[in-house]
Amino acid sequence: MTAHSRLANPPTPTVVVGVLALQGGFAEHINLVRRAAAHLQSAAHVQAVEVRTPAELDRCDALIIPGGESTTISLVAAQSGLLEPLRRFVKVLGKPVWGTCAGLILLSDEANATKKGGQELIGGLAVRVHRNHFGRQIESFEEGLDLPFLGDDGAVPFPGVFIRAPVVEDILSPAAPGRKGGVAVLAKLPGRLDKASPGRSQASTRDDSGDVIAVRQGNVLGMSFHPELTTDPRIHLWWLREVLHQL
Ligand SMILES: NC(=O)CC[C@H](N)C(=O)O
Repeated sequence: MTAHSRLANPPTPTVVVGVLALQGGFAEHINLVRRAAAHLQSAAHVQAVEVRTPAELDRCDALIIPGGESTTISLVAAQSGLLEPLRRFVKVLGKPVWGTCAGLILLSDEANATKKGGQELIGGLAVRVHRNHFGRQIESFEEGLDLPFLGDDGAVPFPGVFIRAPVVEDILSPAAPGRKGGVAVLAKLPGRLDKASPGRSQASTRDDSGDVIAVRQGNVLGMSFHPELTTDPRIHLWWLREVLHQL
């Protein structure tokens, strides 16, 4: 018997959810994690913390990488000595990680470079993303999304905010029956005509059912849009429940 199990009221376990706070929408994610945690019917206490150093990352049970500018986040992560610890967190320790927009780009194994050289990625999702797929900042849009993974909570469309958003243009290792560890498509954005800019690659995962905008591979989740720029906590709540299951 452990010391804890002899106690009448064992201490509430604390789950530390880090948000990479180098650039972009980290404060917004922290707010939504806190709001979503208040809806959790779980004995666990969720603590949302900003992560800027390897020591802060070490404390985390799970991590969110926010939207922003993936090149900047990658550069600052490299300067902060965080790139290798982040890769270890995702790929060796296998802790739950969720990237939104720029975060999805950083968690992808490949990104088509818009400029020569591109940026250093963290990786973990066996996909290639196409950056800025829908065009420039002024071509940002909001669209109601059907997100089947939300189950009953998804009956009302989710406000999908797309700002210079990437799409998953190729799945390098698809999930298949009887095959472990592949990439599952969680959501698509239907009905958008390809706004091809000259020279960009064609999205090979795109078919009549739309562009791939949410994927998952084991502990790693990536989304093209910005749930953190809404007041809707449904995806954060769903993810926190998934995190608690995985721990
Ligand atoms: N809103 C965003 O996160 C945009 C991401 C941006 N396209 C990038 O390459 O980083």
